[in-house]
This record gives sequence, structure tokens and C-alpha cells, in this order.
Amino acid sequence: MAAILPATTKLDHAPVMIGVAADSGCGKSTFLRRVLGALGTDVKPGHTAIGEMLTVICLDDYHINDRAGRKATGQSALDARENDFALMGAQIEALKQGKAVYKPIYNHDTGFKDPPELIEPNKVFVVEGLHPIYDQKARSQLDLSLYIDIVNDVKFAWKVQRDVAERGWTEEQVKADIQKRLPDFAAYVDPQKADADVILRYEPSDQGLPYLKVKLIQKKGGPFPMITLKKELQLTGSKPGATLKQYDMDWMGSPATVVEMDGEIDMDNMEKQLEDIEANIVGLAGRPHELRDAMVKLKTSPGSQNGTGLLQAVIAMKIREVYDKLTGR
Ligand SMILES: Nc1ncnc2c1ncn2[C@@H]1O[C@H](COP(=O)(O)OP(=O)(O)OP(=O)(O)O)[C@@H](O)[C@H]1O
Ligand SMILES: O=C(CO)[C@H](O)[C@H](O)COP(=O)(O)O
Repeated sequence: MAAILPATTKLDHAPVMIGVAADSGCGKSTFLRRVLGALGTDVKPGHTAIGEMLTVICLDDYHINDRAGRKATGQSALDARENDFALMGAQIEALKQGKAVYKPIYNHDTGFKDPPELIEPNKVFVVEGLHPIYDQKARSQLDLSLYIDIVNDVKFAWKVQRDVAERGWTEEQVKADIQKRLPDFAAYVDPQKADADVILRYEPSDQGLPYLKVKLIQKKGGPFPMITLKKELQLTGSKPGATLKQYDMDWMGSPATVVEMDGEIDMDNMEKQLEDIEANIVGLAGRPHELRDAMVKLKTSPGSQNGTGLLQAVIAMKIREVYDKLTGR
């Protein structure tokens, strides 16, 4: 079976490719729901989520070995040597050219590789996983790349909360698992944040965990259409309140403009506070109250009260802006 098929479908524009790099369990599902909302489309859940406008490719499918194979090599799935970047790059390039591909499948339930599946052309592809920006070939096909940068203390707090409550792990086991992944994460995943167009970084709040300080780090002169703030904004109400501010910084050698939110929206006064935030943002390019409405719609999803949800919703609207610009929609 050929891994790449000739172009058959005539799209009226080249597919738009969005790369989302993040460690596993970092909230990509929630983020993708926000992107679907901004594009006004939906996908059918399945191994590969596919809709009439957008297809989500999980790059775990390009793991070379199955779980037992990795045990034999002694290498983790984060290790570049465990991922077929040549095939990944060739298939992302083919999809960008409007071709169909037979993409491999890595089955997380069984730990085996399943038979390849046919991926047909679509208007937008989100390629998400550990390494969308790692290899030059795949990276060069992306119209926009996002890195979700979660500092270890935050990752640890979330994982403990989920794995201890829902999966029967002890806190020590969660800690050991994170520690085991750290060297390969630092070697193969984390460096991608230097090359991403936009970085969403989660740190502990100045008021300490569980509150968060979230930074939207927008590289200057790149494909991400930047937002700025009219002024610094303080939101009061229930603890801890929130501060939104903006400043410039050097991000790993690139000049960047950062919009930061530290703290939380008062959920009893959510709509009003979101209106104040939305009115204070310059360059959002949305419909009136779109940000407020998107946040209210997903208010029970993780992060909807803090900067993770707010700035994910902003990025989702920006993905639509990039799509509109590239396709003349
Ligand atoms: N913004 C957030 N604020 C707080 N907790 C979060 C946030 N995003 C994710 N989490 C935590 O992480 C867990 C995983 O989130 P989610 O289900 O969206 O990730 P995922 O899509 O399974 O991860 P991935 O696809 O990256 O493996 C949630 O159950 C929640 O505990
Ligand atoms: O980091 C990961 C990406 O999701 C997984 O650990 C990797 O894909 C291996 O999967 P599994 O643990 O199911 O064998």
C-alpha cells in the first residue's frame, strides 16, 4: 500500500496546517474544542478526529516501535530515534499539497501499531503531539506553530490531581513517572519552544499554586497576528482576583510581546469581567463579545476561570484569522 496517494480532491485553497506541540495530558483536548468553536465546525471523535473542515492528526502515530519494542530499545517515545520523522514530514507535506495518505496508527489502548488508515484532504489540519516542530521537514509545512509550555510544578500538580483521583496512582508514583520523562522531555520536546511562532506558558501564580500565571508569548514579525492590551487591568471579586498586563521580552533569541494573566476570573461575575477583558484587547479581530461567549460556552472545561482558558480562546480566534487570511474566506 502506497503511503502517499496522488492528489484527487480539488480544494479551492491549500490546506492550512497548524502545529500544536505539548507533552501528553496537558489539555490539548480542551484547546482543540476551543479551536473548533472559533472555526464554527466540529469533528467526529475517532482515532483521528475528522470533520468536514478540520482533521486532527496525532503525531504519536509516527512512533516507530510499539510499547514492547520501546521496552527492548530502552528508549522512550519522546526520544527522536523512536519517531519516524521522514515519514511524518513526507505525509504532512503531501497533505499540505492536497494529497491523501495512509497514515500509520499507534494504539494507546493496546500499545501496538494498528494497520494504517486513509487520511483524505481537508481544509485545515491540526498536527498535535510531542514533536510537530522538531524536524525541519514537518516544521516547514506549518502555517502556524504553537508550543504549550507548562513548567514542571504545574504539570506535577495537575497530574497528581488526575492520576491520584482517577487512576489509583500514589503521589510518589506520579512524581517518579514525571522524573523518568524529564531528561528526554528536556532533550527532544522542550527545545521546540524556541522555534514556535507562539508559546502559551503556564507558571504558578505570584499568589502560589493552584493559581496560575499564564503568558501568551507572541514572536514579533511571525505569522501569529498579535494582540496587545490598552492598559493593565485588575479584576477584583472572589479570591485571588486577576491582573492582565503586557510587556516585551527576548524569547530564546527572538523579540516577543507577552500578554499575561495572573489569577482568576470571578465566576459569579464572569460575563462582566470577560467583557472588560475583551474591551481591553487590541487586535482580537472577533465578532462582538465573541471571546466572552466562547468562554461562557465552555465554562465547565478545565481552565475556564484562568488565563489558560482565556488565552487558549484568544489563540483559537487567531487560528481562524490565519485561516481566513490564507484562504481569503
Ligand atoms: N487549563 C487547565 N487548567 C487546569 N487543569 C487542566 C487544564 N488543562 C488540562 N488540565 C488538567 O489536565 C487533564 C488533561 O486535560 P485534557 O483531557 O484536556 O488533556 P488531554 O487532551 O487528555 O491531554 P493530551 O491530549 O495532551 O494527552 C485534565 O483532566 C485536567 O486535570
Ligand atoms: O508521551 C506520549 C504521547 O502521548 C505517550 O507516552 C507515548 O505516545 C507512548 O504512549 P503509551 O504510553 O500509550 O505507550
